[in-house]
Amino acid sequence: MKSIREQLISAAADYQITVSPLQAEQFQTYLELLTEWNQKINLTALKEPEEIAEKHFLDSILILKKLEITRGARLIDIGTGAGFPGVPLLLMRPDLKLTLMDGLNKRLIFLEELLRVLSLNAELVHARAEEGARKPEFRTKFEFAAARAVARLPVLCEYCLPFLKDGGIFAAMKGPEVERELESAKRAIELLGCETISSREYALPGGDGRSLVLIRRNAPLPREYPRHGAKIAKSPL
Ligand SMILES: C[S@@+](CC[C@H](N)C(=O)[O-])C[C@H]1O[C@@H](n2cnc3c(N)ncnc32)[C@H](O)[C@@H]1O
Repeated sequence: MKSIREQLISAAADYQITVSPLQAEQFQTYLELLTEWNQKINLTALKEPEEIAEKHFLDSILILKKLEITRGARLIDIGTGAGFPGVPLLLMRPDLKLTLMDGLNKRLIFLEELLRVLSLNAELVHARAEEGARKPEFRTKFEFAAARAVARLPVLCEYCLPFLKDGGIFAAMKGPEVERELESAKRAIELLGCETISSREYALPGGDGRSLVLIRRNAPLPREYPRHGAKIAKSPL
């Protein structure tokens, strides 16, 4: 049987992504720490190392095939949980200026330890997205934003699009058949000063379907967004 390192290197190669032996070693360390901490705090429902390698690590780095992220760009991962997709992206692209944001502090305590063990640098922010995006240091300050498994698109857009600077791109990582969800987010995307630039479906090696929706800022962010959390949930744009 292949080790997790070999599995990741060869699965990524099938998508024309090169994972070096050193990076594979770092993913192995990530896996071990995640598994250890998952016994104390709820970080992931996935238990099998092979599943974690495919559905967390590989899934996260596949963004790199679909989106050209400029060197040294500032990227925010909103609702990062145990670090997905942000930390795998940083392992592959240490040049990125990464911000990891989550509303749950215990996940950030795990991430702090993870970054220390992996000798990586990232900014950790304990905040709900809709509150973080009201702060001047985060509002319209990022070239890239990404989120996976956080909310449905109309709500997710109000959480994430306010972080984008002019021309910035949000990568929404979604499950299969995203078209209807995207249709329901059309109004939100427009009101938030953005436009959809692409929506692509693909599959993980085990067959699970995924979609990546890319949304870009092409107009200023109106002052009234994002609204308060309760309002966003009660009446999505
Ligand atoms: C299902 S987990 C997904 C975590 C990770 N992105 C992944 O794909 O494995 C959802 C995460 O989003 C966070 N979250 C949900 N709503 C949020 C909000 N409005 N602002 C910040 N974090 C939020 C939760 O605390 C949780 O850690």
